[in-house]
Amino acid sequence: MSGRRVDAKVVLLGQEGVGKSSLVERCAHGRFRAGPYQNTIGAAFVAKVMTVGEQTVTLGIWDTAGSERYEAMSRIYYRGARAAIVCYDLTDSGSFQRAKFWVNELQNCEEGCRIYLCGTKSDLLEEDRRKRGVDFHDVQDYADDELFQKVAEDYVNFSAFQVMTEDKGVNLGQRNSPYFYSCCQH
Ligand SMILES: Nc1nc2c(ncn2[C@@H]2O[C@H](COP(=O)(O)OP(=O)(O)OP(=O)(O)O)[C@@H](O)[C@H]2O)c(=O)[nH]1
Repeated sequence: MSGRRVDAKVVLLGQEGVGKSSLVERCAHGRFRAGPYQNTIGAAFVAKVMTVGEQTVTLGIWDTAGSERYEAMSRIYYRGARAAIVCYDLTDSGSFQRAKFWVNELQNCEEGCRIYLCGTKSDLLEEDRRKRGVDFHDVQDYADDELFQKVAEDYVNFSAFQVMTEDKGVNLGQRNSPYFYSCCQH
């Protein structure tokens, strides 16, 4: 059976420096480029073809700038998004507050956009657990979703985008699916 091609807009949101561009880089090019931090200006776009069951889906991924200076611009990029990956740095509690801000925005303005919470920089916790700035249970309570537990066990090799496309709840062919919260650690 031949796959049906569906395009879906996905947006990444979160405080500056949490690792959104790195996440996209990993997803699109399979690499992590350590090096000097270069903040995103405005937004960057990447198209990523993924297989979802028998379908081939082209995700149009908008990687927004996390700096508050670009906040108004980020709103333009989440318009009509089928899914949003809201990132926070597991070592930075302020970034989780910022993630909540974006979740709130999406809930109020983008009905039908499925929301994924993604904790980043888990490798830093592996080095030293005292670096954890965001309590696991706080996030779990906030997200209130069983997927978190499952994903958290495999956070090293886990791809947020893969989980998103495998999630039956995100309807990549149709608008207006209900809200959804899940989380992962990256
Ligand atoms: N240790 C560690 N560092 C990371 C990880 N992801 C990103 N970084 C580093 O964090 C810094 C910021 O990463 P970016 O991906 O540019 O962050 P961003 O969220 O896109 O930032 P803005 O474009 O300003 O919104 C860079 O120096 C990355 O190398 C990670 O998983 N682990």
